[in-house]
Amino acid sequence: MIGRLNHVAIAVPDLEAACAQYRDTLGANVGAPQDEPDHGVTVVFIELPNTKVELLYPLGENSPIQGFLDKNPAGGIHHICYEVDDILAARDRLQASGARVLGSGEPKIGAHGKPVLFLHPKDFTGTLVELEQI
Ligand SMILES: C[C@@H](C(=O)O)C(=O)SCCNC(=O)CCNC(=O)[C@H](O)C(C)(C)COP(=O)(O)OP(=O)(O)OC[C@H]1O[C@@H](n2cnc3c(N)ncnc32)[C@H](O)[C@@H]1OP(=O)(O)O
Ligand SMILES: [Co+2]
Repeated sequence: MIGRLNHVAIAVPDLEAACAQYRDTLGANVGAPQDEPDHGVTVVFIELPNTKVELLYPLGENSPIQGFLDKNPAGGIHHICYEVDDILAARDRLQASGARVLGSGEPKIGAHGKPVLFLHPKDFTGTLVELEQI
């Protein structure tokens, strides 16, 4: 059911510093910060030849990454995003297997303009999983 790895997301306490490190120290192709108010984050995409890295920084009062950064003040890997062909079919199959789909259960439009859903980290070996319909 899951396809390609779309991105690995890293929550960071200092977005400018993280961008500078990826751009100047690691020599990566770092995009511009993009506010995603529906998701409570500012994102920066880093294009790699085979996938992307998504830097995440909290946006607004109730950011879903604030608790993670409180527990991991230096930042850390926050989620992994897999591509699926049919996100509603994927959701129904996962819910039938007992996995918890986060939020309302309805896909939201993600940072690439495509529908996304999140699955509870406790149901996937401690890893928050994002699904993106491609
Ligand atoms: C724009 C977009 C895109 O790519 O298009 C994005 O990615 S937006 C990316 C941001 N959006 C999201 O993350 C949306 C989905 N996330 C959420 O709904 C939330 O962040 C939750 C995953 C439910 C976590 O909620 P909350 O921070 O309130 O934590 P909590 O204290 O209830 O956490 C319950 C347990 O899960 C653990 N936990 C929390 N976040 C975790 C993470 N990212 N990875 C692994 N474990 C995690 C906590 O340590 C805790 O474990 P213990 O009980 O053992 O201590
Ligand atoms: Co993401």
